[in-house]
Amino acid sequence: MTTAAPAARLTSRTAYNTAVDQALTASAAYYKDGDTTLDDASYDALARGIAAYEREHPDHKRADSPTGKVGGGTAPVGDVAHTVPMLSLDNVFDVTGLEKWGASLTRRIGGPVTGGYAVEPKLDGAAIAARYRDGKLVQLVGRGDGAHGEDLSHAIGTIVGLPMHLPDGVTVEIRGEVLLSQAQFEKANEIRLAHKAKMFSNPRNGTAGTLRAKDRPYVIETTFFAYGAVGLDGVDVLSGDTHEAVMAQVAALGVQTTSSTEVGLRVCTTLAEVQARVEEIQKLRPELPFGIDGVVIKANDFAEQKAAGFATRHPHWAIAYKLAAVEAQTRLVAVEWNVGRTGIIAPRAVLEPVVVDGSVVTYATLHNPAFIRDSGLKIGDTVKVWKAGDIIPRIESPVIALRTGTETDIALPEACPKCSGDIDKSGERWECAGGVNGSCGLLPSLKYAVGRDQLDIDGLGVTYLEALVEAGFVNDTGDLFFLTRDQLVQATGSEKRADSLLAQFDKAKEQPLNRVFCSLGIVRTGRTLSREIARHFGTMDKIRAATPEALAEVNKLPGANAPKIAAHIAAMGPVIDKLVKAGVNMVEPSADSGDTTGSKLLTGEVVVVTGTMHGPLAGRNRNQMNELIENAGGQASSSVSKKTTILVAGEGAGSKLAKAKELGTKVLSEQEFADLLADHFS
Ligand SMILES: NC(=O)c1ccc[n+]([C@@H]2O[C@H](COP(=O)([O-])OP(=O)(O)OC[C@H]3O[C@@H](n4cnc5c(N)ncnc54)[C@H](O)[C@@H]3O)[C@@H](O)[C@H]2O)c1
Ligand SMILES: [Zn+2]
Repeated sequence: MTTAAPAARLTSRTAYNTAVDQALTASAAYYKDGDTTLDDASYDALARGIAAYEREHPDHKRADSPTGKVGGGTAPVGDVAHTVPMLSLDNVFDVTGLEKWGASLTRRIGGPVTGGYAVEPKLDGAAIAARYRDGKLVQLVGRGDGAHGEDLSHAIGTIVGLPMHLPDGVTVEIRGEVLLSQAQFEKANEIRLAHKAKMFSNPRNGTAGTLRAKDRPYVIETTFFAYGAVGLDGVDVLSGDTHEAVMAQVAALGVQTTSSTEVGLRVCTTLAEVQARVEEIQKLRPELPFGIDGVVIKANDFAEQKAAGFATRHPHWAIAYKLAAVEAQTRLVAVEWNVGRTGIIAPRAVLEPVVVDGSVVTYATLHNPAFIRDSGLKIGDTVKVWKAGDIIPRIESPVIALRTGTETDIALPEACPKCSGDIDKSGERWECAGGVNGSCGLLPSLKYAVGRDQLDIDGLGVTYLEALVEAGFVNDTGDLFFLTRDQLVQATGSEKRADSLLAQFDKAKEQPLNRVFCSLGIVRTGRTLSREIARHFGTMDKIRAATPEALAEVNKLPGANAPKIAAHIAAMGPVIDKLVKAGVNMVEPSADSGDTTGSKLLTGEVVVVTGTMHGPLAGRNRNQMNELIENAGGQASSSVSKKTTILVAGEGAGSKLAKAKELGTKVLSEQEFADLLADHFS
């Protein structure tokens, strides 16, 4: 199945002492926040070397040696006493190890195992004890040193699978693993990215940090699976003579167990069956929505468990059958920068090939420039790589201790690697800012341009756009208006569709300036700001002539963004020229310019629209309604406040209508509003 890395060979007392120091440092970091310098295989090899040395030289054994201790004696220990010790598990790595364990078990219980072996996944997270008193979840306790653990009760309410209440007011302690599922891990990193917090390098590390964190400004959800239960306060509600029976009761109480998954508890009669089940679980592993690092095998019968007994660090009646590590160490050879379809410029690590989780890994994601900066990664570094299932391989952290001094800094790109245009570096993810050639992210920009709130070209979906781009017919939005019928037939495969699109393009030429401008996808502008800009300047010529200072005067436009916007408008010159040549409208009908009489119907009104539009306004989405309001001189807003002067209530109006009534705001039905604005739409 997997082979254990050979034990580190320690040939002197000095080597032994160094090894113990290394193991203690790594282990302390591992349990604190997962940020250790060793991968698990290296740690285990070191630990085995230490144990071997101590067997040969018992008198050299240090009191702080990690051998024989839960969590190597380094896990954070709190002051909550465990009712029954929470122990580690001894490991085997192959069928030979399994059989050896089976033989020792038989010896200890004085005969063959008759109650069978319970086989469960070894969940890769952190162990906790969840205490329920009178049916209420009152305390969470970490494993600690096995005898005492940290109080982790602050995490109550953030763990899926661990209900706040149990039926019938039972008092019981449920034990199990807290972990981040693959989806929770991705979500957690999105949240961390948004909060400028360091990304978790893998789900297990994320779990340790998350459980212990107390005052984060955000909540990260985790998952719990129970794998045991014990009595509490002298009460023992669990009846049954086997692990299987108790787990069935735990599940019946509403606590999540692995029985809800494909790899849930299975009782096997023979070790051969156990081995077959281990292989089955190994096969299922890549598709599981959470990480496992092995399979746990337990004597199912409690009487047999009792007869087998405990060592200081682990029970004799259970064993962890380790699966191949999903983490490995290798070297960072180079960093490539790729421009994705959406214009995002993402760094990718080129690695010395290494086998992780059964496949060769040569590339890993480096997420974004901030990750590179925060991790302090250099070319030539030894790095830990993590991969599980279908997840893109990730670089965890550089192993600083293995630096030789020849490592070099990673150069960040100055210009877009694809079009040499500017890079928008304002976000965590860098983006191609378009540049004069603007070919990066062409498809998404076309898709945006033809969207309902921009040029509104119905029926021109991504598939056809892709075909048009692929055929070389379209290189920017302007080209759309010069497409011939033949080209459209070729790209869409239908004469009817081609004709309908030609009609759509003609219609789009009549769109007001605000939509035409919006279709350019200028950085830092969206629908609302496009309307403001169009209204402020009135014509495309005036927009193009506007200095950053002039742009900064536009309502709602943050002054700091003005230079970027001006630069991007200038860069889009060739596209705008094409649109002009095609006869696309470049004037805003409702522009402010020159019109200072303020004679428009909604001048001075702050209007909120809620519910769905029917009657004459049917089918208009919120953006289109806002457009209408602004064209009539009003100000569109999304929430009802004291400033609101009119609420337009469509079908299904709810809380906003209630609030408006409460504030005494004027409420108009859709029909009334339509009548009022009769001149403003056709
Ligand atoms: N990389 C490092 O620096 C470093 C340092 C220390 C330890 N480690 C790793 O940690 C491991 C040993 O640590 P450990 O004692 O925390 O864990 P362990 O491997 O001894 O396993 C015991 C734990 O397994 C968990 N578990 C998951 N599923 C279970 C199930 N179905 N039934 C019972 N228990 C289940 C429980 O949390 C339990 O506490 C080693 O594999 C080692 O590689 C790594
Ligand atoms: Zn580019």
